[in-house]
Amino acid sequence: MFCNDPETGLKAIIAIHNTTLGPALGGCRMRPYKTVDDALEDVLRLSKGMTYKCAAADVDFGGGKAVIIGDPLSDKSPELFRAFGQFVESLNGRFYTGTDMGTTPEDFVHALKETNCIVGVPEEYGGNGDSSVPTAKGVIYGLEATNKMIYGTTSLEGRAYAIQGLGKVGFKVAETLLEFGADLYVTDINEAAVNNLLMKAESLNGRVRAVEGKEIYRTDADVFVPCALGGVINDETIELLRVKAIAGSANNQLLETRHGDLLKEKGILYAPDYIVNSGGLIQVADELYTPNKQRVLQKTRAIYDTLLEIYQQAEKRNVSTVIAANQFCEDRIERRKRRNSFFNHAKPAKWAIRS
Ligand SMILES: NC(=O)C1=CN([C@@H]2O[C@H](COP(=O)(O)OP(=O)(O)OC[C@H]3O[C@@H](n4cnc5c(N)ncnc54)[C@H](O)[C@@H]3O)[C@@H](O)[C@H]2O)C=CC1
Ligand SMILES: O=C(O)CCC(=O)C(=O)O
Repeated sequence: MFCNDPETGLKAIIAIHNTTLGPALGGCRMRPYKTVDDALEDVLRLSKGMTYKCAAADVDFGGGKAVIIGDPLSDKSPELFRAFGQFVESLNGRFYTGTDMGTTPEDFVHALKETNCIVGVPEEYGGNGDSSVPTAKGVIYGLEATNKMIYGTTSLEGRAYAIQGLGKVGFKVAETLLEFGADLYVTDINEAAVNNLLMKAESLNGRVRAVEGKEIYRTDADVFVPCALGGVINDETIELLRVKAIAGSANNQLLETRHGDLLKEKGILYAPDYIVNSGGLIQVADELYTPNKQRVLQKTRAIYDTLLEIYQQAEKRNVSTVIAANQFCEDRIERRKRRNSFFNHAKPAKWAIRS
């Protein structure tokens, strides 16, 4: 759905990819896309990723996502987010949304005035709070599973991690890694974010080296942790990477599925993004029922087991971890499709979705 509101300057696209598992759920990204086609391509790819993420995390939602075309630093206003909320409301419960790159829980407090189909809102507004908190936790579980697979131990200490993007998720991941005694290489186009982390590192006695742009692909780190844009794993960067593994929060890290095979050939273990970064989804899905922090934590911890299972399946079948993960999710969706045609869900589930 293309959303245009000249009065507030809102230009947005909402994409619903698949609703086999339930109503579509996915965050809303704000970026100054150069063209509408760029925005369309991004939202379509992201919404497909959400279908797989929901299946992997075993939540009863389908894949959807939204993008707002605009600069998050200069184009935001309460009215713009209210207008966006009205478009979401017009979908009548088919699509639930919240934060992503470039948006914050506070932005969606405005949208919440127009629709109940908003998630990831602050606790004082009845939500579970910032979804980047469990996302970052999930990345840490993903890194532990990855280390277990490579080194036989979950320990994060004493290894080096190259983090791209120090935003809501990347910064929290960096802080936790420093607390665990890891070494970091970091980069962000936002200088303030890098400086904040350097200050944090000083207070924790941690070792952080800031690098610029493409240098992040060339470090001697053990693991590359992409926490900014998608498409960063491509022909050019695979040539540069010297890490043993890739595990981070960015959505759609691989430019194409075949890049999963290239990583396998090069001996780089790839943690499928939609498994590693599903902590936020788990929390916002939970928010739509009766929120329960213990349940969120438990399901986020399961990222460790799911990822190890995918690594093992990929090894057994001699396929890339992406192929193994996609198959795992497609099987789940297929199984549900068969049940859907049998039951028509005349009654809401016991833990009914917020109206
Ligand atoms: N927030 C969440 O809970 C979730 C986020 N993700 C994904 O994780 C990634 C990060 O999300 P957030 O931290 O929420 O976004 P954010 O907008 O808070 O942070 C992104 C950071 O990346 C930086 N950045 C942008 N382009 C860059 C580049 N070329 N090189 C280096 N840094 C660059 C930005 O300056 C910013 O500091 C995105 O791909 C998002 O889709 C996935 C699942 C959930
Ligand atoms: O984090 C959210 O608000 C929803 C989940 C999502 O959009 C994502 O995992 O990419």
